Amino acid sequence: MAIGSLARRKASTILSSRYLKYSFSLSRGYASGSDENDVVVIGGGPGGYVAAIKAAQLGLKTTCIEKRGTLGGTCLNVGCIPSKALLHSSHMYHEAQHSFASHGVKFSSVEVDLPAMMAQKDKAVAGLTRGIEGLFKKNKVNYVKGYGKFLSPSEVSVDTVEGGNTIVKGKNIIIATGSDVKSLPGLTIDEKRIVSSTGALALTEIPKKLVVIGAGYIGLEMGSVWARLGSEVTVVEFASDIVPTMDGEVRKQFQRSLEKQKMKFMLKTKVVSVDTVGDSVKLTLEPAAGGEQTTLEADVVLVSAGRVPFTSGLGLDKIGVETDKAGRILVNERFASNVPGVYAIGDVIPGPMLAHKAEEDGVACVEFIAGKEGHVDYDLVPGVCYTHPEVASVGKTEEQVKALGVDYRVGKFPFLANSRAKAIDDAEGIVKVIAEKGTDKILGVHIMSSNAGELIHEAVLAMNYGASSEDIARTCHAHPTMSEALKEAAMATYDKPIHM
Ligand SMILES: Cc1cc2nc3c(=O)[nH]c(=O)nc-3n(C[C@H](O)[C@H](O)[C@H](O)COP(=O)(O)OP(=O)(O)OC[C@H]3O[C@@H](n4cnc5c(N)ncnc54)[C@H](O)[C@@H]3O)c2cc1C
Ligand SMILES: NC(=O)c1ccc[n+]([C@@H]2O[C@H](COP(=O)([O-])OP(=O)(O)OC[C@H]3O[C@@H](n4cnc5c(N)ncnc54)[C@H](O)[C@@H]3O)[C@@H](O)[C@H]2O)c1
Repeated sequence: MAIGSLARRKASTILSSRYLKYSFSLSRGYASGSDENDVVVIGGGPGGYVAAIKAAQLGLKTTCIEKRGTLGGTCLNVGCIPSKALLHSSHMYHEAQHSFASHGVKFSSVEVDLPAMMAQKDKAVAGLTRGIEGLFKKNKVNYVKGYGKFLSPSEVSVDTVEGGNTIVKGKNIIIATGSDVKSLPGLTIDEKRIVSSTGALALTEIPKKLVVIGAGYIGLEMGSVWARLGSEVTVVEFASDIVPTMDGEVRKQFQRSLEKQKMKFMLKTKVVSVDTVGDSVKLTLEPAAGGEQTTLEADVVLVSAGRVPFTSGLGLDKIGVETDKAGRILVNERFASNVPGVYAIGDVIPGPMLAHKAEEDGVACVEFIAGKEGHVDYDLVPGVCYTHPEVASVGKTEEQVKALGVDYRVGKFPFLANSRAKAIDDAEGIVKVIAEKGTDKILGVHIMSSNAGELIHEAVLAMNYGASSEDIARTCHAHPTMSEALKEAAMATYDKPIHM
């Protein structure tokens, strides 16, 4: 099947399962000339900048408004990119300390140069954010640096970073203002002792004791960074499990692996209060179900209990854009809000808060505006936790399949039986494939391994084309590769694996 036809098929079928709130709202068409834009995008994150570039590529006159002074949004400036830079640097330090000797590479000593590590992270961020400015120029996207607020559904007033004000007009306006950290009642984030992910990406000293509130993606990734660099890390989680959305069997192995890396977990535990006392922070905790209170001391507390949509100062009330109780902008299958000509994408609408999902939203949204078909299948958005090992997944967990009452089979393959993983002595982890029993159609794939975030895409592609586990198993995989573990797990789903 040609790619175009897959997109059309998906546009007509899968999108109908999204957050349908409004029936069709047609875009206002194209700008005829002068200073009016076809598309104005508020927010220059992965949703906004990608939408702006795609719109310009489709021949639409486009302006992107961004308040932070650099493009790339949360992801490039204070999210995905700096966190992955620190995860990589801290992993190298950890490997040098714990693994190099067994590979015959010896040092007399190894030490952390934190300012150099932070400088490497900042260099990566600066290069990438400047790169997007270059892409804007190349694609002729007009870039306005400043804070945008609606004057009307087709006019945005921008307080520019230079201190002036300008009005930007557009036939279609896309809100891509992203999300912000969710604070907790009675707690003030000072980004020094009580930090959000932004502060945790820029600590100037390695904390002796770090307490992380929330065992989600941010808590585990940033907890891993500082644990590798020497902090004693305790993660306090309200739910009974870490990353509650993960497949249960994989999550158990993942938690054991993090515990081996000396991260401590206090599950089913609620933070009652957090108080700064001199140079340290005191946390009062209580079992989630209620009971006796305990205390915990920390040098730094990371608040990573989720993120909330960011629409502050945008003037949504003024133009009547409807939001849900969580503050997320409600859109239809074309990303149109209830106000004609006003759209929303990315973290500010319901759905997974992920950069790649925001990008897909952005492309599909402008394709719809340009009168084409777009498609985003939220059921097939992969998720990756970039710890070591990484955990990546796509589709349904075993718990979800069970709850749906579907008859299913599970095929598993451990990396301990994978030749490449053994050759490089990095064999922790597993591949788990879940397929429908009657049809063998793959319903979910869950991978824990050092490079799970790369391996998962074979499964994402397969599932986008409705593949069976046998389709993957009968596809020739190069040897020796870690991808062969997915082939073997697929074999184990409908038949028997060879190497186990
Ligand atoms: C520490 C951390 C690590 C992460 N790691 C990953 C990861 O590895 N992979 C992944 O997929 N996701 C990751 N995420 C999530 C990812 O960053 C978000 O899902 C993604 O950035 C959302 O993109 P967006 O374009 O919707 O919003 P954002 O990236 O938040 O961008 C919105 C932009 O709009 C601007 N803005 C807001 N209001 C206005 C206004 N009124 N006028 C002008 N500009 C405005 C903001 O300044 C911001 O730059 C991470 C997040 C964090 C915090
Ligand atoms: N690798 C990635 O893709 C990546 C990395 C970082 C962030 N992100 C995105 O950023 C968003 C925010 O990440 P996050 O880790 O802050 O949120 P999250 O939703 O992933 O996890 C928050 C965790 O905090 C727990 N929690 C909530 N309130 C609590 C409380 N009062 N006490 C103790 N625990 C509490 C929740 O049960 C949950 O497990 C996520 O939606 C995620 O998709 C993605």
